[in-house]
Amino acid sequence: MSVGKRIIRHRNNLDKQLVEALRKYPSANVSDCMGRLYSMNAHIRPMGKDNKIIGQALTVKASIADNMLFHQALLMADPGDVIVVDAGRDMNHSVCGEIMYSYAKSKNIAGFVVDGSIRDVDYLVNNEFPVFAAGITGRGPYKNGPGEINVDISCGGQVVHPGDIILGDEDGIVVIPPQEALNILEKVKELQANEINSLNLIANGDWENGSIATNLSKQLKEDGYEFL
Ligand SMILES: O=C([O-])CC(=O)C(=O)O
Ligand SMILES: [Mg+2]
Repeated sequence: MSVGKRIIRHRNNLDKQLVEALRKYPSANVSDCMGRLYSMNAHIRPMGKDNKIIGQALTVKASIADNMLFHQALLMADPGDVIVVDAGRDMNHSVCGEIMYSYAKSKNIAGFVVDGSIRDVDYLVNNEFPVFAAGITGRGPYKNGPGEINVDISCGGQVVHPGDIILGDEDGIVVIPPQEALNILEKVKELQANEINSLNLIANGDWENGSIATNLSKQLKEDGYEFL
C-alpha cells in the first residue's frame, strides 16, 4: 500500500436513525458524557449561519495548502457524511470555497470540519451549509497532492477515525466513537433531564436547596474551607 496516497473506499456505516437521535443534544452535554475528553479545540469555529452539524466522518489528510484529495472526497461522499479535513492548521491558504460548498450541498453532504482555513465565507453567511474551521483567508489552495482519504487523522486536537460521529454546534465539535453511540445517547438523555431540573430550580428560586449547592457546601466543609 502506498502510504501518503491511500484512498480507502470502505467505511463502516451506522444506522442513520441512531446518528439522527443524537442531533438534538448539545455538543457540550455529549462531551460531558464522554469524560469531557473528546471535544475539538476552541480554534475550530462555525463559520456561517448554519451551526448545527451531525454525520459520520469521511476523513481527508491533506498536504499543506492543497485540496486535491478534498475534491476527490467530495466525489466519494454519501448524503449525510461530514467531511473532516486535517489541513495542518494552516493559516496561509484556504482549502475550500463556494464551489465546493455548493456541490456538497447539492449532494446532501452534512457539512465540513477543517483544521485549517477556508474562503468564500459570504456563501456560508447566506446559505444553510455548516462549515467549521480554524481560519479564513482568500489565498487559495493548490491541487497537486499528496493526500489520503479515510485514514485516521488529527483534527482540532482529536483523533478522527473514518466513520466516527461528528456532532457540532455553537460550542464546537465533539467526536463520538460509533461503537459507543448508543451508550452515549442513553447517558446524554439522563444528563439533559438533570439540566432541566437545575433550570427549573433556578426558575423557582430554589437553587440553594438543589443537589449542586448542597454537595458544594458539603465538599467545602470536608476540604477545610473557612468562611471569614
Ligand atoms: O479553489 C478551490 O478549490 C476552493 C474554492 O475557492 C471553491 O471551491 O470555490
Ligand atoms: Mg472559490
